[in-house]
Amino acid sequence: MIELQNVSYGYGGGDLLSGLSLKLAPGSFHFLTGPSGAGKTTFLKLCYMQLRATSGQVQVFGKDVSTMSRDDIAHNRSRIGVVHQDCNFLDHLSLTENVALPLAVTGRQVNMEDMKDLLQWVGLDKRKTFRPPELSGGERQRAALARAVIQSPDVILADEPTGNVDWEMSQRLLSLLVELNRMGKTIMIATHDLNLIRTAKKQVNARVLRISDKTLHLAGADL
Ligand SMILES: Nc1ncnc2c1ncn2[C@@H]1O[C@H](COP(=O)(O)OP(=O)(O)OP(=O)(O)O)[C@@H](O)[C@H]1O
Repeated sequence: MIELQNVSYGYGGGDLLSGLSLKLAPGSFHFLTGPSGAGKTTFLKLCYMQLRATSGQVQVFGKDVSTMSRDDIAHNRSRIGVVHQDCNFLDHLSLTENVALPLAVTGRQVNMEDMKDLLQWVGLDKRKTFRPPELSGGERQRAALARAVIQSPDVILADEPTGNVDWEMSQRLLSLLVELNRMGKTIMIATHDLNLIRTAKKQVNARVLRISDKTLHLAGADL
């Protein structure tokens, strides 16, 4: 699905990430941990082609990102659903319109039955006309997950999806992600929450990756 070989990246002023290699197999479930500022968001951006590696090779769905055309990138990116750390909503649009944005920007119609099912799945059908500022933190995170899956992606990358919500809501979000994984989706979740990882490991065969010293390590089984 996504493969990195000896990848490095820096924003200028030296490498932030260096010598990263990883193969995300179809249907796998990974957590990504590491200290604040270690480069988790940056790593996810390399995976969803928002950033290009400074060196090394990134392959997405079997194709080398450095040789992809703009259209290829747009097409392959639509197969990756991203839950952004800060949700990235447009506050003047309703919840339904925000969730439908990935379709709207590519000129596609929303099937209202599908939208209804999706909002029910994340428990937000009664909030569909609300604007983002009128939603709670947990509601916003569930809306972000709904938006990430509206295009039926093969891979879901979630950046701190439980960052600002209580434990009960974290578990609810986790069970939605586990459900998606059981449907065959490949999942990667960046998180600082070790309790969330422990809980997930009881439900799913999850591997834990850690970024430290600029590179990726497989975390021990003691988590
Ligand atoms: N666009 C940018 N330009 C310059 N530096 C950046 C940019 N984005 C991130 N950085 C820097 O890169 C480093 C890694 O940032 P990143 O957001 O990837 O870390 P993180 O591990 O996700 O952190 P956190 O856990 O706090 O979200 C930080 O020092 C950050 O300041």
